[in-house]
Amino acid sequence: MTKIKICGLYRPCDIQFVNDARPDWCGFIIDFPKSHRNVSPHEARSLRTCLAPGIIPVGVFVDQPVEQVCALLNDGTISIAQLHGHEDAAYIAALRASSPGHAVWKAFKIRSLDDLDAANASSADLVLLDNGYGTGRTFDWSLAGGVNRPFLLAGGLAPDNIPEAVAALHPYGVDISSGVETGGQKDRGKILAAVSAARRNET
Ligand SMILES: O=C(O)c1ccccc1N[C@@H]1O[C@H](COP(=O)(O)O)[C@@H](O)[C@H]1O
Repeated sequence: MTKIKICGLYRPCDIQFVNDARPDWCGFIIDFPKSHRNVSPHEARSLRTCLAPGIIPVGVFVDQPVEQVCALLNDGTISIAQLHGHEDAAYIAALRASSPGHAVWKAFKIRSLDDLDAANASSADLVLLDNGYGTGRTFDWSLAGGVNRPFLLAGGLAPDNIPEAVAALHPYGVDISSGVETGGQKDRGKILAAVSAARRNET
């Protein structure tokens, strides 16, 4: 069964959209002002309280201090930390020590087989193979043939290419942001279509 994460929620209506579509996870881009999806920890906490039971909140971070990520894990704002920066094995170990019981995901920009080797060797609980930071573009999926562990596929996914991606790469889950937006804002119809497309491939 292919799991699905809808990422980059920042408006109260985005929460309503995922409550209607019921993905497995939803994501908040926390304290990364370069993103138009950026939310503060306070905003993430407030949005998270309206989330339907069963949708697991994920915090997406780029090189944030361990203490800040731990605080959000430990106060229940998020259940999982997804790391998109230069966080290394020591960072992940520190996060685990301060927030036991919470999964840590690490994203890798896949531009070469070396990037894939790094993903295979990561100490994270789950790795995410991506093209960048919410770029809306796919990477060269042929590079993912050498992945030797469960992974989330991200980067440029949308309702219409999820079936092809799942059939070709058999990811543990898919992670989508730009592909369920219209004009930079989450689109309820596209979110419903993406969740349905991922689950259509259930085996
Ligand atoms: O979405 C962002 O703005 C973002 C910012 C910083 C780190 C990660 C970000 N997004 C992640 O990008 C992938 C896929 O995005 P897309 O579907 O290609 O738009 C997803 O993991 C998001 O969490």
